[in-house]
Amino acid sequence: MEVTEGGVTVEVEGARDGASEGRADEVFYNPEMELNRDVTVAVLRAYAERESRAETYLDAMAASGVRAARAAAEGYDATAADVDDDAVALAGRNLAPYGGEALQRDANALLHEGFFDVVDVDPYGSPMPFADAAVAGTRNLLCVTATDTAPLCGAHFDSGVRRYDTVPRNTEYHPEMGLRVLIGALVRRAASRDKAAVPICSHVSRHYARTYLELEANATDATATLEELGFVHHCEDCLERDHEFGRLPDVPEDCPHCGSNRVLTAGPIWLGPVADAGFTERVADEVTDDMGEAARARSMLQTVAAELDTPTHYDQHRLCKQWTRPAVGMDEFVAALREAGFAASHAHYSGTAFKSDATVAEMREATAELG
Ligand SMILES: C[S@@+](CC[C@H](N)C(=O)[O-])C[C@H]1O[C@@H](n2cnc3c(N)ncnc32)[C@H](O)[C@@H]1O
Repeated sequence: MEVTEGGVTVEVEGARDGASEGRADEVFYNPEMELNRDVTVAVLRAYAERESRAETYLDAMAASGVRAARAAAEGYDATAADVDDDAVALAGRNLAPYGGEALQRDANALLHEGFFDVVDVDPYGSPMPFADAAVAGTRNLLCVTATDTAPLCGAHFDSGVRRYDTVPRNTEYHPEMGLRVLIGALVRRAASRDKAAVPICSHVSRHYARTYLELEANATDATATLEELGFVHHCEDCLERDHEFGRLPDVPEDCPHCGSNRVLTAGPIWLGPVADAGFTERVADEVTDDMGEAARARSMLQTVAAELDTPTHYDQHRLCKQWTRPAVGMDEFVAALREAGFAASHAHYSGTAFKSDATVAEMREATAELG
């Protein structure tokens, strides 16, 4: 069957009501990822203005080639690579009207052979088996999706430790934990090759984390990115959390806020900004109405651009349950925090999540009159 995304028409297999990865003989196409691809196109448009030398684009795991075809339609010199021969044949047909080529290659081999300006790594599950090659073979912008959300956020602790070489913790701020575990691991992998990787746009959903890392081949800058890594200490009783930058954690024995001994430490994870606000606003401006998920993409990107950099978020419903008081509207809650003098913002991955520099005790007091 044919599908049209953002003005690009491609042939796909079995995309009736969800991902086609359920059938082993079908080339993967996931209509649920259209938002992810719409954002990719908007990022590619904004990035072409930021870095005029960026011309070549590789989807290193292309499947149907839809993402590469959309990049080609934007004027990028696009390559769709995949190990699967059916995928390569389909991607070749899909790319033909827009230019670009399809290659049957293993991503790790291809990326160790030469450079592409922009590289997309969009595997099943974790991108880490491809991270080293991706860092080696990317000149400017590395776009990465991870769908293994359980290991990333510490719900599958051992596989999270193995894959991401860190200690992920299963907290109520899953999306933030997962994204920061992913970015932290990629930044360290880039630094091992004397490359600085800086996230310029990122977003998370229940099913995946996605980040866009700008790479710079400079050992001093690479060391500087490592300064943005550190640890989060989380109290399971009073829900307070603290973070510290650095290479070794100063793990508190008891919670400094309530004295509980149920304190979890996560890290090293990325504690710096997950997006460049100005760039992300430009990405939001590049979303066009011919995109199937235009409204969601714009609204999500605007929220990302305005989001605080704090490495954890809170869920208002979870806090209100703890405080035995009814939850209120998020705008009202965030406004009350700001009126009390704290920084506060919405979070893009959940309607009940917010970010603030206030402690839990300060939030409780600042919002006591609501509801
Ligand atoms: C999630 S799909 C890619 C979806 C595609 N990027 C899109 O936007 O629709 C993952 C693809 O990775 C391919 N793949 C798995 N291992 C690979 C490898 N080592 N090198 C290249 N492709 C690989 C699979 O054949 C599959 O088509």
